[in-house]
Amino acid sequence: MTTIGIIGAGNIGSTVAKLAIDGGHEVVIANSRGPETLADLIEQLGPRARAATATEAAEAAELAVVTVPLKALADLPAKQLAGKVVMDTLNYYPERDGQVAALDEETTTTSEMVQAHLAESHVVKTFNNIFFKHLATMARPDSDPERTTLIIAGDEMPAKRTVAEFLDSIGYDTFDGGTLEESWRFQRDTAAYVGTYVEGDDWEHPIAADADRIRAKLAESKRYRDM
Ligand SMILES: NC(=O)C1=CN([C@@H]2O[C@H](COP(=O)(O)OP(=O)(O)OC[C@H]3O[C@@H](n4cnc5c(N)ncnc54)[C@H](OP(=O)(O)O)[C@@H]3O)[C@@H](O)[C@H]2O)C=CC1
Ligand SMILES: O=C(O)[C@@H]1CCC=N1
Repeated sequence: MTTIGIIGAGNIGSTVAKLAIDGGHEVVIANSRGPETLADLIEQLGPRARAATATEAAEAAELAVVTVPLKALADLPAKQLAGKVVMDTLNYYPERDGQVAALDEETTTTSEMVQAHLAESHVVKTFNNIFFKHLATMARPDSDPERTTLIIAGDEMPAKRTVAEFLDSIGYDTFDGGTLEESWRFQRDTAAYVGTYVEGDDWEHPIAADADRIRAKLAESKRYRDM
C-alpha cells in the first residue's frame, strides 16, 4: 500500500483516486478551493481517502499525481514534491490555458515544462492521453486478456518502474514511450492521443491497446507544424 498524493480532484484526479483506492492504496487529494469542498468525493472514496490542501497532499505523497489545468502549473508545490516521483497528466489547451509560445513553436513539451517547475522531482508523463471515463472503466486484473496498456514517458528509469508498478496495481499495463522530450508524440491531437483507445468517433466503446498498437500510433504521430 502506498499513499498517493493527488493535486487536482476533477475528472482525472477523482478517477485516479477511485482506481488507487480499489487497488489497495491510500489517497490524499486536493483541489484549489479547499478540503471542505471535497466532502462528497471523500465520502464516495471511503476511509482510506482524505482531503487536504495541495501542499499537504504533496507532503503526504509517497507517490504523487498532478492533474490540474496547465495554467495552474506555477501553483504546484515544488518544495513539497521534491525528491518524489510525480505522475503528470497535464495537457495544453490554449483556449483554457492561454497561448504558450514554446509549446506553439514546439521547442518544448508540456511535461518538460512540468519537470522544469518541479525541478527536484522525478516527473513521469502518465494518464494524459486517455479520456477519464475510459480510464475509469478499462482497468482489468493482470490475467485478463482485455487488459489495456497506458503510455508513459520520463527521463529516469527507476521513476518509470515505480509508475509501472503503480499502474499494474490499479489494472493497467505500461508502455515506455521514451523521454519527456519525446513525449510530444502523445500530446494533444496527435495520433497517439485519445485515438490510442478510440476507433473513429466511437467513444462509447473504447478499445484495449497493446504494445503493437501503441508503437504504431506513436510512429504515426506528427508535429503540429506538419499536420
Ligand atoms: N478530462 C480528461 O479526460 C483528461 C484530462 N487530462 C488533463 O489533466 C488535467 C486535469 O484534467 P481534468 O481532471 O479533466 O480537469 P478538471 O477541470 O475536471 O479538474 C481540475 C482540477 O484541478 C484543480 N485545480 C485547478 N487549479 C488548481 C490549483 N492552482 N491548485 C490545486 N488544484 C487546482 C481543480 O480544483 P477546483 O475545482 O477547486 O478549482 C480541479 O479539482 C488537465 O491538464 C487536462 O488537460 C488528461 C487526460 C484526460
Ligand atoms: O486533457 C483533456 O481534457 C483531454 C480529454 C481527453 C484526454 N485529454
